[in-house]
Amino acid sequence: MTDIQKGSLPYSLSGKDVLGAAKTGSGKTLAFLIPIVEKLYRAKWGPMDGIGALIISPTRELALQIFEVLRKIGRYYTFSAGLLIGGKDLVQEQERVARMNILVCTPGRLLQHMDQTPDFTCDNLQILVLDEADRCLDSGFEKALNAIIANLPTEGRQTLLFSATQTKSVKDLARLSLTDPEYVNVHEASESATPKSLVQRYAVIDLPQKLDMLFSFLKTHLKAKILVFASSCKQIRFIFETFCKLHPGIPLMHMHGKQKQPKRLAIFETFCRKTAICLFATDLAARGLDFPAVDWVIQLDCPEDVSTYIHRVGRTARNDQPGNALLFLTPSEEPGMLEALAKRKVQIEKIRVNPSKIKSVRQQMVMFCSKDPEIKYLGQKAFISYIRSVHLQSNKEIFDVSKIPFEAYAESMGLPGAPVIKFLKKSANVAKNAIRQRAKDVAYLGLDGKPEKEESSSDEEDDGEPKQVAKPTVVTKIDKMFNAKNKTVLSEHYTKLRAEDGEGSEDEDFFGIVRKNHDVEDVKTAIYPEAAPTKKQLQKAKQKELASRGSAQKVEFDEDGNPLVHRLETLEEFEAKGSIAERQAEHLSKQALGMLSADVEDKGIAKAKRREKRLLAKAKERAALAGEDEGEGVSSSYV
Ligand SMILES: Nc1ncnc2c1ncn2[C@@H]1O[C@H](COP(=O)(O)OP(=O)(O)OP(=O)(O)O)[C@@H](O)[C@H]1O
Repeated sequence: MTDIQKGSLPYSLSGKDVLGAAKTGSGKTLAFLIPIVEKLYRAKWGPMDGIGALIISPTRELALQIFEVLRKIGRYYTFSAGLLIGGKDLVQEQERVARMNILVCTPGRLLQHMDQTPDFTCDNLQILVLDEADRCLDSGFEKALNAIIANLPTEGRQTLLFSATQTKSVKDLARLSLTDPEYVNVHEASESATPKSLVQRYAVIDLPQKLDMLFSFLKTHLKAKILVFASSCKQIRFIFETFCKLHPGIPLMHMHGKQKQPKRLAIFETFCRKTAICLFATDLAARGLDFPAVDWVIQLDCPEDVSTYIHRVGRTARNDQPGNALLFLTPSEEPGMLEALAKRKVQIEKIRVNPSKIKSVRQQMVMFCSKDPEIKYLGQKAFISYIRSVHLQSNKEIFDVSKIPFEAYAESMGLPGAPVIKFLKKSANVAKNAIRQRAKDVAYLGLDGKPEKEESSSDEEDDGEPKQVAKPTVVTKIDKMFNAKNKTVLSEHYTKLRAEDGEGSEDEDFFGIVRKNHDVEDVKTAIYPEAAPTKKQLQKAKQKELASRGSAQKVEFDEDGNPLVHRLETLEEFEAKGSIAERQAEHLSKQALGMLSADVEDKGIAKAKRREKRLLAKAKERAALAGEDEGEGVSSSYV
């Protein structure tokens, strides 16, 4: 028996309410399943007694996993058990659910049955279990859980709450009407909140380098079983789609809440079976899932809190097996996150990333986005969802949107510039409007009774700044597009890429600093000659050099191999045609317009494809409805 089983079973088997806490992968599932089957067995529970035990889990995958363990241990009992999770046929479940003795369910689906299944009742309930109790009780499930609890008897019911990050909140416990519960925390005195066999490290890395770093990591761990967490479904999809195209040399899968249930389950099962594979997942896979032999848990994005960190890394090093965890932190996240981890006794070591080992995937990302509008669209969505996830985090000491290098991050994803973030604009507008309103109030009070004219709200919406002149102007869609920030994005983007390729300023800075540190004197003489030439002198020297090159020629060959010589313009001839600055600006705006129309075209294609997909899905749905009599079986079985 594991520590939590030894510690909690004496209480739970004697009918007491238990709050069980133990590290991830320490056998909590059996700690609540054993008392269930024992209690019902002792009570000689039969088919006519109805639902005797309810096990509530926050995710479908975890519910399925618990159900499978229940099936294994319940082989010698005669109870009936059912799995109630979303994504299955409700009607078929309704026919059988009233005959079940033990139900493993997600809160939403259970509530649906409580509301919609006429003969569904839990009046005889003996044991209620909340696995991942803190998650079940948090704000995400608050309404559903309150409604469920309202449908359960309080008298004679035993309640068991289990989690690696247990709640002790009096409010939560009061909601569940626990009676004098036993708090069993077997690892409370332990030096670390995570398993001993888990090696935890973190690397500080700028946001735009994360994908390069992840790709380089995968390339060097081709034989490992890896689980990568990111903060949103869209990010997971974008990373999965682009990394598949990059062919890192390890099988890739992805799992998130927007996938259909059968697909999610198939992925879950495949990931369990394989030994060398990488699964990109949202926090859907963070809690409770017992994937066997995961070698690495990578947290690409900082977890929202330490509990999430503990559950994510808990997918490896389970049941005393070895495991590794690597957390990517941006420089602004580092201090706050480290402090929070230290407070919760999480021991983590900093590692330095060797820049020479990082392979850049930026060029490929640009190529994927420019060739495939769907990838670009997905990238833009992923970008926005990442910014939103940071924006919505409550811990502002760790998560600060203003520290995000928007353009550089978008570039790293291959996007032609950072997409416009409406919600940031909105909240900035709210703040600005508040300031403006206050200023207006003050001005109003200070003036001699003349009421000020209201600013039009459409102006505020436009760019968040008050308009200087109230002159009515007609702004066409083309004007708006032309004024949009993205209009020069691609040219900016390529300019930057070119700068990196050539005498890149990054390299110069990098080497400059290193040399300065080693030998300041040398650097001074090398970089700054005694009298630096003036701008005029430099211009003259450049003109002289160009003149000395003579007129340039370009040679091409026709089909018979005869040379065709084209003479290129000299600088004077070129300048004679008009101001270089003006012509440059003209060229740039032409390019920008070209990009804009390409972008509009891309969007049109993406929209058409989405529509086509929707229609296809609808057609499939209709076809499925037509032949429904072959529908899926209810996920229930007799144990
Ligand atoms: N008594 C036991 N002896 C040997 N192995 C056990 C025992 N109890 C549980 N295990 C194994 O330990 C592994 C982890 O168990 P389980 O999934 O219950 O952990 P957990 O504490 O619920 O983890 P988490 O906090 O991540 O949900 C499982 O593979 C399970 O089969």
